[in-house]
This record gives sequence, C-alpha cells and structure tokens, in this order.
Amino acid sequence: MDWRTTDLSDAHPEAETLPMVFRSFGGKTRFQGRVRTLKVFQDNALVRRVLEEEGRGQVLVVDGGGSLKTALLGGNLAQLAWERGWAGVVIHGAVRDTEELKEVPIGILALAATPRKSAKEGLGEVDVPLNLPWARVLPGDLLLADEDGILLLPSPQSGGQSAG
Ligand SMILES: O=C([O-])CC(=O)C(=O)O
Repeated sequence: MDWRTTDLSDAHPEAETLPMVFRSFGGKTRFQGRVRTLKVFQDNALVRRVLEEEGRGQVLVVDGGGSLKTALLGGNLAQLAWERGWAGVVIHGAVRDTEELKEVPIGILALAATPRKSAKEGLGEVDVPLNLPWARVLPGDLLLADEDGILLLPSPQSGGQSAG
C-alpha cells in the first residue's frame, strides 16, 4: 500500500475526509475498502448480522451516535470480521476487549474503549447514508484510512454526490 491519505486528499480536494479523532485498536492502521454502513445506538445485534456476511474486502462503517456508554464490537465480532474477509470496521462509538483486538489483522477504528456490552435487540438501519459530525459517508464509497485520517472517494455509480 503506497498511498497516503494526505496525497490522495491533495489529488482529490473534493473528497470527504474524517479527522483522526479515532483510535486504532486493530492489527492494521492502514486499510481500505468499499463502504457498507450501519446506524445503531447502544445495540450491536446488527453489527454481528452484517459482519456474518462475506466481507469481500469491504469496510463496515458504524454510526453509533458517538455513544461511549456501550461497546459495539469486541474480540468475538472482530474475529468474525477477519474470518469473513472484512478489511476493517470504523465505529463512531466504542469497542471493548482491546487486548484481543490488537491481534486481529484488520483495521479497527473507534472513539474509545469501554467495558460495558451493548443491547442485542437488533434495532438500527443497514446500508443507509451516514451523517457523521465531519462528513457524509455513503454505502459504496471507497474508504482509505491511515495515521492521518480517513478519506472517502465516491463510488463511480453515485455520480460524485458524496463529494458535494
Ligand atoms: O458481543 C458483543 O457484544 C461484543 C463483544 O464483546 C465481542 O464481540 O466479543
């Protein structure tokens, strides 16, 4: 992987970016893939359901509303993501089992770690546009993450709408 988000941002000034307010908890700090999205709040049953699907090198972006009260992913779900071929998980929220997450060779970005588990009711929305505090994230965007932040390039099919 020779790219850097800084160089890509220079080359694509219209691209959405997310600042590195996230902490890297996974085995990889640099990763990339097409985006799947999930919007939940303190409930991670849908996180498991989506990660059970074939990842095919995609990155799951979870808008957890920024809540740090419960963890939306832990060691088991991280292991599942790796086994199913996901390139990474980006969580606007919290994770747990940080010692285990380090050993999983995918990208795992989240705001914080917290011990408390999430509810399992299955509430939330899959494959919807996400309005994170810094940028809009659309399913199908190409996400690239490194130490400087996250860059989002719109999917060819979206006609560049996410760059607006
Ligand atoms: O199951 C959960 O709620 C999250 C977790 O602890 C894990 O993935 O190991």
